[in-house]
Amino acid sequence: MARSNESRPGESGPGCRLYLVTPPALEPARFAEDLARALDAGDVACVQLRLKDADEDAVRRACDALRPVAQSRDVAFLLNDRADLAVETGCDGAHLGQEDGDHEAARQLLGQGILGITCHGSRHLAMKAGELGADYVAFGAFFPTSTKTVEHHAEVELLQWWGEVMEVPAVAIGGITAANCAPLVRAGADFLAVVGAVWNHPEGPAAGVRGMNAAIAAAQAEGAAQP
Ligand SMILES: Cc1ncc(COP(=O)(O)OP(=O)(O)O)c(N)n1
Ligand SMILES: Cc1nc(C(=O)O)sc1CCOP(=O)(O)O
Ligand SMILES: [Mg+2]
Repeated sequence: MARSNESRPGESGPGCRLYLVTPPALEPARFAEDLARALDAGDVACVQLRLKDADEDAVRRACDALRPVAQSRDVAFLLNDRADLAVETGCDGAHLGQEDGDHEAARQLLGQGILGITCHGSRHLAMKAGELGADYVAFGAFFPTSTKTVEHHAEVELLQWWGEVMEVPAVAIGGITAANCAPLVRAGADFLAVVGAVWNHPEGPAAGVRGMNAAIAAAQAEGAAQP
């Protein structure tokens, strides 16, 4: 179950937490049940609705079906690509890429809402995002992914550097699984964003959440035990 006294993206908090991005296509009523099971299986800080091929009406319907599932569990619900629609539909915020419009205008539009910005593997983009008031910066892709064709890659050292110089939380994304996430956690990622590791888990999304939570906890325990 999501724990309400812990961090959401944009807040600093204890250790690293899981951030779920939805599958690229979904049927809202059916997926609402999968989402509820996933969120009830363990600790999740945030859900991002990411439907790249859906029209605006379909995105609105998906928001209406899924937002309450997350928010009723005190899990932040963000919309991908559209700050305006995020505000209109009652989302907690938006995640924007480098091609997703004017970030400063989005910051104004969202007010106190959460703004996350993709920064690929770039220190420069991340500094710019931090300066304009992003609540988190997202780095990736760290590993090969079959969810999306990626043009940019990020190195683990970037997370370490970011954590040493900046307060703004860092989200790591791209091909992250329970088996490969330990170095990202130890390097200081505040959140791990995943699609396949949860929604394509062979034993179902609940097992995916449990597996990611266990891997994060093990990496943190290992890090704490280092002299
Ligand atoms: C948490 C998180 N990080 C990165 C992305 C990628 O955003 P973007 O570069 O805009 O690409 P699309 O998601 O729009 O294909 C993300 N969505 N979430
Ligand atoms: C949506 C997205 N953005 C990325 C980036 O690198 O910016 S990688 C990615 C897909 C993440 O899915 P999975 O966990 O299945 O690899
Ligand atoms: Mg985008």
